[in-house]
Amino acid sequence: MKIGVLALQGAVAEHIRGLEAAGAEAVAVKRVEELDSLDGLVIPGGESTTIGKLMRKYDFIDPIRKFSAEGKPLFGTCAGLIVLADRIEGQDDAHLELMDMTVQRNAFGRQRESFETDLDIKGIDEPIRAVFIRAPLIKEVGAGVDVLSTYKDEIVAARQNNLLACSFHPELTDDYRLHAYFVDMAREAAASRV
Ligand SMILES: NC(=O)CC[C@H](N)C(=O)O
Repeated sequence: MKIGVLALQGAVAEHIRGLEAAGAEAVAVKRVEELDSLDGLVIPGGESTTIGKLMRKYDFIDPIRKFSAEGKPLFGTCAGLIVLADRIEGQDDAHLELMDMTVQRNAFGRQRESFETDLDIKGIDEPIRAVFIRAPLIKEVGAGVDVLSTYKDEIVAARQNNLLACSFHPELTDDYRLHAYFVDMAREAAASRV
């Protein structure tokens, strides 16, 4: 599987390492044309406003929507989760508007801007160490969205068909099971395309 990491801003190299550890070929994506050869795309953490602005500037919005409409998987982590969402609390405009959920940015407040915890994730056997950095929460999801993980009763990971999103940074630990989960999604999607 060849998986791209959207390389406009944010934690790109770490995701590439994670995807390679999970057995995929991983590439940094800077140009729209590069989407064509991919089986999946990661939108990394960083600053969602900046990533969204650069996606508009370099005309990524419609091509990524088309990529998703073809059933190819997208994985948004932290800021990338915000970029995938249909609705962002307190903002009139969202970015890709692909995933039926409302997100709250910087949801943990000053005291707990960054922290780590062990999370149970549906579809993954043992808990995963999750690193949260100025992380968003998923406040509400539509009927087609499967909640994969919660932290203190708030949603921190979810899936809607070919779309996967988490509030934390799976690329910042050396446990790459969530990347492997995503590579499996890409493999299944590729199998159903032929
Ligand atoms: N680590 C992150 O990706 C932080 C996300 C950032 N706080 C935002 O709102 O976009």
